[in-house]
Amino acid sequence: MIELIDFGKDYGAFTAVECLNLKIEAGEMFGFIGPNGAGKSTSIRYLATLLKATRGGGTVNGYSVAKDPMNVRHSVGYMPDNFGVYDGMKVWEFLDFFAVAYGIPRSRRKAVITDVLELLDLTYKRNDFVNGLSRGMKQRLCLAKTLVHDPPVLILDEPASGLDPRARLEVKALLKELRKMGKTILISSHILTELADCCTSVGIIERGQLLMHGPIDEVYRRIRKNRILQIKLVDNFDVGLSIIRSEPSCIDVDFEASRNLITCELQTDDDGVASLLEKLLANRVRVRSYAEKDPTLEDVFMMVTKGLVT
Ligand SMILES: Nc1ncnc2c1ncn2[C@@H]1O[C@H](COP(=O)(O)OP(=O)(O)OP(=O)(O)O)[C@@H](O)[C@H]1O
Repeated sequence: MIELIDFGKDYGAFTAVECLNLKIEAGEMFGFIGPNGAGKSTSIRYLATLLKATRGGGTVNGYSVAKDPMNVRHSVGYMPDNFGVYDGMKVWEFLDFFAVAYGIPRSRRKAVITDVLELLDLTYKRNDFVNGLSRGMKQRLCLAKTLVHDPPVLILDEPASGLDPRARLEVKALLKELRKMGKTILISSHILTELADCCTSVGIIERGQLLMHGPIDEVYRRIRKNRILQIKLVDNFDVGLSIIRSEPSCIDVDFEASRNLITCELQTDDDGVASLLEKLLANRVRVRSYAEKDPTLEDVFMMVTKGLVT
């Protein structure tokens, strides 16, 4: 549904995106993850037909972004990272404006607006001025406007940024709903945990290069050789820490004195994890709890960008 082939973008002498290859199948929710300045918005703006590629290109819904931009625009609902609303416009007028722009006939516009307002839980704000809406409501309104022409693809640039935790959960629930409706969704974020439980696949981008890309289960499988252990000791912390630090497979150790908690990252298998516990006990380090922490997307990102997983 979305494909980038050797896509690259330079701004003058600066290369924002080097050479990006990406394939997103129909019905997927793809999380485009990377720190500030990684090149997410640049790639997204290209797919939304707002930028020209310096190298390579791409397709959306089978249409070439460069050669067939009108069909791409009809296929895509695009939500930019910085969106504006027009002064003196009411909520329904804002949506009507976009419905007209997408060529939806007058006879259908009222029903379309009613439907998207309902879906986004904004019906009660129908006659309010957009400028008087809270940030969360404006964000929902912007998402509503991406849906007026019922596109099969949604490209959303940080749709939950700046929202409070409750509004974020609402956006997530809504995205899941849209996916159930059959939409293919590309969503960018630098807040990784935000995406963990709703994406089917992810791509991790840094400095214009895709470091990892694949179904979320596969990404987790690839990083399984990196184990994160959380160990609580009763006493003998110095001995415990030095045993852990001297493990050849140990990459990182952190000690939180207030909670007596050691968190360590090991590049090992089940045997290695078990033998570390044996070593601690054999050296009279009393262990209160010993648990493996499932990696979060945050951990995945750190491992990938540290070059520990490829
Ligand atoms: N119009 C432009 N002119 C010059 N440089 C630009 C332009 N747009 C983006 N850049 C640069 O390209 C790089 C990638 O920017 P981009 O906005 O694509 O990153 P991003 O991953 O979306 O970041 P963020 O999470 O902060 O939105 C950055 O170094 C940025 O400064």
